Amino acid sequence: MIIITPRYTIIEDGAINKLEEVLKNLNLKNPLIVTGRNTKKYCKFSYDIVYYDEILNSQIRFEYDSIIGVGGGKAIDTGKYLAYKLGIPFISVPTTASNDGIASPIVSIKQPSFMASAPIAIIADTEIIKKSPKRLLSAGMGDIVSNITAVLDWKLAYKEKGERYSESSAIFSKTIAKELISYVLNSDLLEYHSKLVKALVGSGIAIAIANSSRPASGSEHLFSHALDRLKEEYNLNVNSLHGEQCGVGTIMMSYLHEKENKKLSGLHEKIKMSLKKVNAPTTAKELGFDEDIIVEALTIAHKIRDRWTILRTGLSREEARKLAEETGVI
Ligand SMILES: NC(=O)C1=CN([C@@H]2O[C@H](COP(=O)(O)OP(=O)(O)OC[C@H]3O[C@@H](n4cnc5c(N)ncnc54)[C@H](O)[C@@H]3O)[C@@H](O)[C@H]2O)C=CC1
Ligand SMILES: O=C(CO)COP(=O)(O)O
Ligand SMILES: [Zn+2]
Repeated sequence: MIIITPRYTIIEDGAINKLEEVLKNLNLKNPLIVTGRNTKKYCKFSYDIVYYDEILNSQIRFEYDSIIGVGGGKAIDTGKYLAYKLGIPFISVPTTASNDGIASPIVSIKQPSFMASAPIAIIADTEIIKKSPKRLLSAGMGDIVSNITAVLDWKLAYKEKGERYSESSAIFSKTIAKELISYVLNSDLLEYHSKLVKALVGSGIAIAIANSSRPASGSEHLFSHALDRLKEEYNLNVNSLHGEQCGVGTIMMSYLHEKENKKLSGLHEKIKMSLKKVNAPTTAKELGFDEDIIVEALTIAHKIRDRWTILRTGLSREEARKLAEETGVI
């Protein structure tokens, strides 16, 4: 099995100033930068720049030898996708820490997400990230706590369906989440932004090691993808973020796991507390959804993809409502 991980990972204040040195070391001379309107200010380079939401209708000339994604999740995901399509290296330059797409080999612009290639380099400037909107940094916690239920689901699929399971990437992914939860619950959060970036990078690498998003995406992500589907279907004007949705999903899915395994008692409360500590949403109201959308998302989540989880063959409306009520989500 071939495991491809980033060749350079730089996580420090001022890291963005090392981009040209990294390009030189990689013998890359003519990158195209993919970014967003809020993050173009960080692209102080002489290279061509394109906005991620203009890619689809812009003529991308094939002379580029690499793609650099500078920005949040969509900018990075779009750049990663373009690099994969063109068969050229991708460099991830996150300007915030909202999800593990900054390091993963996955492209999830829309569902189903697919396995592309890991960034050849990750350049995370903690000075820029620290100044990014707090809401994005809160969302990142949601995409990390989700590793807890993702690994519990993966183990369940191994036991109940004989699915391939990698103990090493599962332990790695779970430990990353447990360590960040412990830091958040027992500190003044002064180092939160840099610990969050390291956790998200680790989570992306765990996906690369497993060659699957299983270590970081289980029933809680199915719930989040179900919400995305309902947003589209009902044309809902809700701008909840991926990590925020996954955080609320993790509260509920960890509760389902707790009910089947006494050793996990108190898990969902601990996860909820860690999300609250960083001001991430823990209820439907804080996410911006009506109760009935949360209930409906819970009843369709198991159908989002062929991935066996604690949801098994799905929740009835009554079971879904009861779950959301007992966890305080509605
Ligand atoms: N490939 C993967 O493994 C994954 C990819 N994703 C992708 O991530 C997307 C969600 O990403 P999010 O970041 O949650 O939302 P987003 O990308 O939709 O929005 C982030 C917003 O924050 C802004 N922003 C970023 N850094 C900033 C800074 N330093 N200062 C001011 N504004 C800044 C961006 O310009 C953008 O408007 C999904 O739609 C999906 O495409 C999500 C999860 C995993
Ligand atoms: O969001 C992800 C990991 O955090 C990617 O997961 P999916 O495979 O569910 O799109
Ligand atoms: Zn995620």
